[in-house]
Amino acid sequence: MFEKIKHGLSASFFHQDSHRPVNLEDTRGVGIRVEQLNKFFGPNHVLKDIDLEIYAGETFCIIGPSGTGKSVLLKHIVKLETPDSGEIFIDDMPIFAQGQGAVARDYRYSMVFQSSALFNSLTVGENVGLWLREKRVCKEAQVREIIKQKLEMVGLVGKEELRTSELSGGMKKRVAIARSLAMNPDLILYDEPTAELDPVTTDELANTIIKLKESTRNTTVIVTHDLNFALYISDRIAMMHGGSIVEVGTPREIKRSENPIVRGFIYTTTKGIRGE
Ligand SMILES: Nc1ncnc2c1ncn2[C@@H]1O[C@H](COP(=O)(O)OP(=O)(O)OP(=O)(O)O)[C@@H](O)[C@H]1O
Repeated sequence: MFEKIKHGLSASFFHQDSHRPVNLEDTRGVGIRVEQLNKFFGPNHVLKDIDLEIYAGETFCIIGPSGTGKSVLLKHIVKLETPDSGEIFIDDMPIFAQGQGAVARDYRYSMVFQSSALFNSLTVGENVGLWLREKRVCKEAQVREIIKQKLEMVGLVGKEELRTSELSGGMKKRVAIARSLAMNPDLILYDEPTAELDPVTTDELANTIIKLKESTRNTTVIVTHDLNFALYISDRIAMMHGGSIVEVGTPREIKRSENPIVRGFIYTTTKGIRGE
């Protein structure tokens, strides 16, 4: 059963395109450039001429109201969706180009899904060690050491043997993050990490992500409609509205933006408390 779960299913949250041996020590942040990206679902024009640059090593949030295309954009970055036109470059290499110019990309990325997407039949430790065991990246003793270390990084020391069904929502999110960290990703993506979390757990999660950035060099991209969370943890923020990027800036610049759409979003999400 464990073998069945391990194979195939984990590909959606871990990825390495190249078939070179994995060197877990060798991590870096990757730069992402989105150029003129368009996506239609039938008549629904969901992404409209998206141009965006995310710098290597930064924590970048994509904010905006529900249904504006944030998750669809994130899915393009990890190739879970294909654009109708446009391209995404990671470290200047196109990720959708086919044929002669296509090169195997040598970077690792992982995604933390809104639902956490843990395997309930496995323990916390087995969830965290899934990719390492599937790829046979290192010996079992080292896998156990990495599991311990990653759980420590997210504040779950000694929880290896717990069943994921025994965990609270906030703990599940932490396990999902530890699982993503197990591969030492160059790029880590979060889809609505604070959804379903109470304010205290949200705050803890924000501090965990900030702390992780002190010990990793990766690029972090987060989709959220939680403005305060984004302002707290981001180096820069992009605001999406109606399938377009309407503003990009540092938290300070976003708070001071004169753009009426940004101001409206700040006003509604802070119930009228002005962002100074
Ligand atoms: N696979 C799909 N097929 C058809 N339409 C889709 C698909 N995925 C997303 N959409 C549509 O694309 C639009 C943008 O969805 P998306 O999930 O990106 O919104 P979002 O900004 O992330 O909002 P939320 O925070 O509510 O998830 C929505 O109208 C949605 O219904």
